[in-house]
Amino acid sequence: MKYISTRGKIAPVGFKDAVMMGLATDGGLILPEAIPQIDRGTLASWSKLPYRELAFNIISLFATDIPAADLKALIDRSYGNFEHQETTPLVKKDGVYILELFHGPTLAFKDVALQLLGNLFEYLLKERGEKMNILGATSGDTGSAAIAGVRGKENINIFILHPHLKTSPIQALQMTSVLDENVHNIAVEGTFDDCQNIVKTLFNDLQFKKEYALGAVNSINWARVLAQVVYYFYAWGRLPEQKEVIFSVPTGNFGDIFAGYLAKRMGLPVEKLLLATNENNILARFVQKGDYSLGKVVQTVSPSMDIQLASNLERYLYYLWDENPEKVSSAFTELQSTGRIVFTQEQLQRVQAEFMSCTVDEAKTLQTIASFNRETGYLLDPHTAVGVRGALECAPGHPRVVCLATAHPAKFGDAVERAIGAPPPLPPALAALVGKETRCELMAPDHEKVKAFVKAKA
Ligand SMILES: Cc1ncc(COP(=O)(O)O)c(C=O)c1O
Ligand SMILES: N[C@@H](CCOP(=O)(O)O)C(=O)O
Repeated sequence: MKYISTRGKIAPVGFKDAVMMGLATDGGLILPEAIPQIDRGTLASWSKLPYRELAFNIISLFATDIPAADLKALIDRSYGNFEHQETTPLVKKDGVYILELFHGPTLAFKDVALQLLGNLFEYLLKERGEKMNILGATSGDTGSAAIAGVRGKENINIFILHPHLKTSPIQALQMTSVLDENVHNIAVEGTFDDCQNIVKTLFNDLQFKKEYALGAVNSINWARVLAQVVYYFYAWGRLPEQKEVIFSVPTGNFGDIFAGYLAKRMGLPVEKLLLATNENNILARFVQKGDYSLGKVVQTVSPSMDIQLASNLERYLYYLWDENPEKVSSAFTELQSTGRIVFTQEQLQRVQAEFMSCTVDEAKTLQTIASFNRETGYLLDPHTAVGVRGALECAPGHPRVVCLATAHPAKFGDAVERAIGAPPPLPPALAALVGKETRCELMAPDHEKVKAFVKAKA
């Protein structure tokens, strides 16, 4: 399997090089040259496989330059760190299915991909005898999951940018209480979009990228998306009936839902992907009206989705525009100068054939946490609540709606307390963080400052 860029200006590379490249060197995002097709018979034979076996079957279709035994070992090591035997169990509550993606070390869905990516980096750096400086942006969850994924690994420094005071307090603690010498947290006086912009700017500085061997942990890295494809197949296989399904996905950077789109393109029977957003609803407007115009990031009770410029939309647009890299390049140039991308009616119809969308504001999010808890005894985190509310509003009574539960409620104690009148109990891993010493650099949203910091610490 070879990989290309959405902007069309890199020579095809293998999986290992794609992982190391992160952002493509032409500024685009990496995609496989062709999407493998899974026939109905194979799907059926995969439907009851344990998570790790399924992960191997799927990932090996894409990671064709890693020997099977090595890939198996990497997958086993990655999911051995999950506290639930099933890795991502599916439970049924109040007529919807909840796919629990928060049983990894940092209690968010990011662990599913970042445990694997951390191990992949370690494996590839050892093979190449190289070192790496990871540079990542987070609105709260990627950062701690990435740090947990590479902690204690040789030859890796990690620099994580988060928006100052805009994550939940526990999310900030999960990152800044890690005092290992190779872990560097930077609190940026700005939004997640500022953080992501700095990271992309520095990745596009090819000399700096090469000299400092920058590695990407955000979903700009192809391996992130790939690892997330697995749980869509897993959830489908765990349903009582293997028929068409709707996935409801709380969405910010469009990485998770893009993994669902890929699963659908591979042959998984997905009726629709339900894109649920908070008040930062640029993607919902895109799906509903073809209105993709940037607004200002607003702070919400689901802070990890406080994003306007969703980086993975570029991957989807590449397919929407019939794999035309020139069109992608010109649209993103247009976006930079005008703040919007314009779609035709025909393109909008194609978008709506695959996606539906829903905006869930703060009041509805808190009300959903409260009512779901009252009716089922199950506690949703605010991001998951956005997806569940979307499912209840957009697909009422549908027999197979799977809502992705992207984080543990205890990570967002304030919001949960506002919803149900009491904070959720802290699991031991989070309780242990309270009162711990922290380390973090406060910085203006200036890529030159971040660059200087990386140079000084690398
Ligand atoms: C808890 C949680 N839910 C949902 C999302 C949105 O996922 P994505 O950015 O892949 O759209 C995020 C951030 O990525 C998150 O941390
Ligand atoms: N919500 C994310 C934002 C970064 O998204 P990514 O999937 O591109 O890493 C977070 O929690 O950091």
